[in-house]
Amino acid sequence: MSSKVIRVKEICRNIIAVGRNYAEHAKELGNPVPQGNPLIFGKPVSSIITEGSIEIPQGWKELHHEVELGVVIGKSGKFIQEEQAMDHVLGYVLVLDMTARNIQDQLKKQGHPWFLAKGFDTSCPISNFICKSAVKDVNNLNLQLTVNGVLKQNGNTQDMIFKIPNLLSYISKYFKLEYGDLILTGTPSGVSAVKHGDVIEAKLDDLVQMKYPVIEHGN
Ligand SMILES: O=C([O-])CC(=O)C(=O)O
Ligand SMILES: [Mg+2]
Repeated sequence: MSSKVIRVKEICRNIIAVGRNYAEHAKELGNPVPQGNPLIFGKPVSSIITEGSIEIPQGWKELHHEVELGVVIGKSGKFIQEEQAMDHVLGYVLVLDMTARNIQDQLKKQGHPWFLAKGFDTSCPISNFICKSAVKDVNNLNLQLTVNGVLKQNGNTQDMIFKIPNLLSYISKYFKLEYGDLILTGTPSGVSAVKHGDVIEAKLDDLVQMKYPVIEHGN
């Protein structure tokens, strides 16, 4: 195993996120579970932070945490076959897909993209990189998130509707995956709103943990 430190924020050139990949989360927001193909959307690379605070844009209400497993691509590929998909994985990060839920709801009603609600600065906090070889079974990883010490999300990657090989195969039909690209695999249930002064802590099994305070601009 290489001891080289991978800094995902420095190598990432594209973030592709999967939505409603856990049935319980789709249900808790009253959304249908995707049928056939995964639901995908983008977040800009500029939304990644590796330290500091999550900043709520002034006046925004209902900023939700979504803890997710992030897959970091190691080998480029287009039309990746499911059987080969894991060869394209370099490793993982724990990710928060921070989402301004009320803004997303408005955009949804108008038939507009979710970009603003999910792509603003600091909306993609990530953990340190975890090498693929450090993970025994990626389909059995516990995802936990607390706000001010209170457990809010407690899920497991075994409940993903579309598993990683399926996601990489589908996404790479349309987006050539390159070294450093980051795939967000969707959040389990338990999402809730955070406010100025809250502290979010999240962990992925016993592999990695992270802590991000939340501040609101203007406070
Ligand atoms: O906004 C949503 O609920 C979709 C999403 O990102 C997820 O399921 O992780
Ligand atoms: Mg999400």
